[in-house]
Amino acid sequence: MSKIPVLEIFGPTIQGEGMVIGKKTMFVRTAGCDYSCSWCDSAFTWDGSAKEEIVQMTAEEVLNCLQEVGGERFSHVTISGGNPALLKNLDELINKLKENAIEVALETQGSRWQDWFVDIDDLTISPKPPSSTMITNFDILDDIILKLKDHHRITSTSLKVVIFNEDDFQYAKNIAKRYPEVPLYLQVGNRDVHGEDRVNLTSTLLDQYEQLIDRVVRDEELNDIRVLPQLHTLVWGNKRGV
Ligand SMILES: C[S@@+](CC[C@H](N)C(=O)[O-])C[C@H]1O[C@@H](n2cnc3c(N)ncnc32)[C@H](O)[C@@H]1O
Ligand SMILES: Nc1nc2[nH]cc(C(=O)O)c2c(=O)[nH]1
Ligand code: SF4
Ligand SMILES: [Mg+2]
Repeated sequence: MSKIPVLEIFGPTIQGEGMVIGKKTMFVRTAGCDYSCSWCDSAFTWDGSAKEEIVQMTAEEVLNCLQEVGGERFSHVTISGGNPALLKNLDELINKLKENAIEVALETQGSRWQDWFVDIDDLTISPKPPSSTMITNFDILDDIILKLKDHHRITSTSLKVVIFNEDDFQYAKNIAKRYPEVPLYLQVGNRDVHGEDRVNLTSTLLDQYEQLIDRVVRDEELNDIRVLPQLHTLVWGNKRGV
């Protein structure tokens, strides 16, 4: 059996972002990313700071750990990272979860395709706007969306763009125009991913949420759109493992 580099297994908690926000779920966080976003809130998955915490696990070991941690209290697992789409062998875990009647969500940035994308129940693709300092390869992203369309998977897919500034907003508008058939979520960017004052952070994020809503409300092109905060950050601040 092949191994998966795992950094965190936690929950049950609620999905704090995007298309299934509020849903009770467990999380599996894989190590490694092909990006290095300037504002990444999970930089420990790729910057080496948590490399001693990475555990190489088989799919069966991940399932056992999920059951140890979550007991009978879950029927949904979200795989995030890092970029879990770097892992070709993740199909073994996805299949094992499905055999156990567990729904699977996955978070990725749309820089790599994997054939197992078509088996994901809630696939979130989060292309990165200019503030991240990453450059989107639109040939790859077009190809991913086309493949999902060809496999009739658009109803299980969403796009999510994190917004920090006006350039990011214009980037999101371009995404909306380019992929009109895919539901688009705008998410408030957290500028202070290391801050420990939850009350202060919450108040700042709610102000930014209001500003983002105002910006969307004023726009005449972005009408079919959803605007969300990171719910888990409002509730628990920058705490890990929630
Ligand atoms: C940590 S990433 C892991 C999955 C994948 N690498 C990706 O970026 O989509 C999970 C989600 O958190 C978002 N995110 C990361 N840092 C953030 C921040 N500072 N504020 C708001 N959202 C953030 C990402 O855009 C992505 O949608
Ligand atoms: N509750 C909760 N919701 C989340 N949605 C996306 C997350 C992520 O880091 O990928 C995340 C996370 O870390 N916690
Ligand atoms: S792609 Fe995701 S995990 Fe990778 S650096 Fe960007 S936000 Fe972080
Ligand atoms: Mg997160």
